[in-house]
Amino acid sequence: MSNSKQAVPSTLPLLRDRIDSIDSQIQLLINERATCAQKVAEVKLADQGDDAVVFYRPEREAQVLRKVMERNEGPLGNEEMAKIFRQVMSSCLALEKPMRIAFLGPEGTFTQQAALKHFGKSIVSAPMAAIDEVFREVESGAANYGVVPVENSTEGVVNHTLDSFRDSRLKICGEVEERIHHHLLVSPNISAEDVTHIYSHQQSLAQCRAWLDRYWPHAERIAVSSNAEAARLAAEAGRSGRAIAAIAGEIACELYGLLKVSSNIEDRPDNTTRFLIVGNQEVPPSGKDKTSLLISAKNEPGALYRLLEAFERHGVDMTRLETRPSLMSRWGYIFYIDFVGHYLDEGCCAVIDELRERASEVKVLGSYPVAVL
Ligand SMILES: C=C(O[C@@H]1C=C(C(=O)O)C=C[C@H]1O)C(=O)O
Repeated sequence: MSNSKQAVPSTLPLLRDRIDSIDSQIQLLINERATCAQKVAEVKLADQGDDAVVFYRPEREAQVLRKVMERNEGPLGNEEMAKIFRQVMSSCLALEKPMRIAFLGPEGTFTQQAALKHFGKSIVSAPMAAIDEVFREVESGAANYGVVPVENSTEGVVNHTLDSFRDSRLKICGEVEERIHHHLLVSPNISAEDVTHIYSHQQSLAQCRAWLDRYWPHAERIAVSSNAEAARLAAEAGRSGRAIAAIAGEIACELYGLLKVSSNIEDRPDNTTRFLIVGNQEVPPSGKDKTSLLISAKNEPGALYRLLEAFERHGVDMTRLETRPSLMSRWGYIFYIDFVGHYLDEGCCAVIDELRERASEVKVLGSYPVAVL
């Protein structure tokens, strides 16, 4: 084993020898870890049987990453170290069973970026044209899990995602937050000075409005179906010598071989989107969880108050309340509520039992680990 107490060599050759020695130890340990993961897969199969086996365990992965961050002593930062272990776990899980993950596409979207952040890069990611198609792909078993956007810190909730839970039996198995960094991108053989049109999704054009007004006031802004589509169009135009630019993220930049003219051009530096992981499994407690509910309130005075009062009385911290039309009656509404804790926790269980008495419908959409990365 490497002895970190040894005197650190001072010459480049000796330092590289030390790095080679450490790398060989790391490689042995990673393969030892992977062998353990393969044994875990055998135990899971023996315990659960071929048809019911669940290899991916969100609660355990969250616990592993939290431990990594808690014991980290640097110089690498906690998040950087967790990302390394994220990929190690992704590779180990792929040895147990390769995961097919459906996401809101096309290739290159922030949702794909979020899927790779949450599951690591050893997955098969499948782009879907719409959010309801992601749900259907998972419900049919064609994908193991799905990743969909649920809210953005600038634009608010994604209604299509909330509405998809009305009739779906899928459970929320996790969440991931992605800082949304927009970049101005052009094809490598295009000069930025020649750009006359800038393409992007309407939301992204809105999130970069002040920057565009200041630095690119004369460029015409063209809204397209997604940032990834904008990047594809910019790459395609570049091949025919047409000077258009795209506003898109890192993954689209890499995917379509574009160059960054300007980075992080979003007007709000804290611009963040939260994504949900949906699947066919209920997730056991991880020690730091949240729960999402869909509730239909009775159409009577004080109904919503009585629902919310139960949280306060049981000391359960409600973190989100969204309203959507129920579609059952003209002015009927359903409520989406997030709260801190797992539905199996004593206080949370008591609240849910009371809600079931006070509401016309209570659907537990899932309890899942609070986002780690
Ligand atoms: C090894 C396991 O299987 C998977 C891989 C994990 C890992 O590499 O740490 C953790 C959880 C599972 O998604 C396990 O369930 O412990």
